Amino acid sequence: MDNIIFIGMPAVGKSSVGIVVAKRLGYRFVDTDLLIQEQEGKLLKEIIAEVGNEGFLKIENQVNRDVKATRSVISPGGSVVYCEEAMEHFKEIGTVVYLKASFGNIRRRIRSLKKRGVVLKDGQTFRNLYEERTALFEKYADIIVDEDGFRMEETVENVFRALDDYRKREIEGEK
Ligand SMILES: Nc1ncnc2c1ncn2[C@@H]1O[C@H](COP(=O)(O)OP(=O)(O)O)[C@@H](O)[C@H]1O
Ligand SMILES: O=C(O)C1=C[C@@H](OP(=O)(O)O)[C@@H](O)[C@H](O)C1
Ligand SMILES: [Mg+2]
Repeated sequence: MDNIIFIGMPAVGKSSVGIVVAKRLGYRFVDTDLLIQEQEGKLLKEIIAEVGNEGFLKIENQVNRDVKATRSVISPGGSVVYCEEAMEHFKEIGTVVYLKASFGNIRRRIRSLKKRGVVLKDGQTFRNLYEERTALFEKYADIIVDEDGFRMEETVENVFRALDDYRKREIEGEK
């Protein structure tokens, strides 16, 4: 199935880059955070406040694992990398693109971690969360696109270039 799935830290641009990529390809755009909010009838930060991180990750796993999509760009929340079934599903239905930015860049973009509803364990620093997730993003990524030093429009171009290269390598591999 021809889907593109963006993973990466919160505020890296999964949703904003994702929607532009979808529009250019004539694909559907699915922000699975919105599916979670629709299903639960609440905002993400309200869900996290009510059921805690573990409860939220269960819902996030279920919603993302159950996504049925073709010719779609899918942008889940940054914490989806903790959801094993969801990530296995994404690997099966499409190409996983890790949008990568430095710790400093992400930290600057996220002013309030609480308001943004980042899934941070008690006592965990944002630096530790960044490092813990980086290992998971790299594990699941088919493609890594480095965002540092690029404007959003340039990142979109870099995503298309990386996807083209990846497809070419896949075809070469099949020969
Ligand atoms: N170079 C860049 N690439 C992508 N987003 C950027 C860039 N510079 C600033 N931003 C901003 O960062 C934010 C990314 O938010 P969002 O798309 O919601 O990310 P995510 O879905 O990964 O949490 C947007 O407000 C976007 O305008
Ligand atoms: O990384 C996280 O812990 C989260 C990221 C959010 O999505 P974005 O990555 O789209 O900001 C959202 O799913 C939730 O608030 C938790
Ligand atoms: Mg998003």
